[in-house]
Amino acid sequence: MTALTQKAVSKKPLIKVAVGIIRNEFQQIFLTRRLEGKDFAQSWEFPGGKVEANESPEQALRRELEEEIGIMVIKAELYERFQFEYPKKVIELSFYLIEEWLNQPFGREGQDGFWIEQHALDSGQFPPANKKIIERLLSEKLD
Ligand SMILES: Nc1nc2c([nH]c(=O)n2[C@H]2C[C@H](O)[C@@H](COP(=O)(O)OP(=O)(O)OP(=O)(O)O)O2)c(=O)[nH]1
Ligand SMILES: [Mg+2]
Repeated sequence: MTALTQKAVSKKPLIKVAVGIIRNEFQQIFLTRRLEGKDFAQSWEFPGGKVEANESPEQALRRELEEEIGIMVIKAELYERFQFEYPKKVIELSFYLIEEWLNQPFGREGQDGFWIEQHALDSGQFPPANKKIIERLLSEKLD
């Protein structure tokens, strides 16, 4: 790689994002649909958002899930963390598995929210960064 390309790559901002894989006792996962006007509008997403300065990913997760879907997380377990390079930014995604929470999740910001069977997840509906995690969830042997 030339020095010039190297420089261009390293100049992309790194954005930390924390999201929740919220799973109920029926092995269904709660997803939301990204609103019009956002990047990846209309695509499915795990609820969550950007980690703010002076916040840990887990603190961001708790704040975002309260703001976006009205739940209070009781227990969150880090499921996977990786970086993914988009054309203009690199995101570091922390995925947390959440099986204990308070309140019924709903799209509190006007976005659609729905439960889907874990085995029916479709990576084509998510932003490209989610491919690996959807494959992992699909390959899990469920009880
Ligand atoms: N929430 C969420 N964001 C994702 C997923 N996959 C993925 O590539 N992203 C990207 C989209 C965004 O570029 C970035 C940040 O997510 P976000 O738009 O939810 O951030 P936020 O809630 O803080 O929203 P905002 O204040 O910027 O509007 O992460 C995912 O499964 N869930
Ligand atoms: Mg968000």
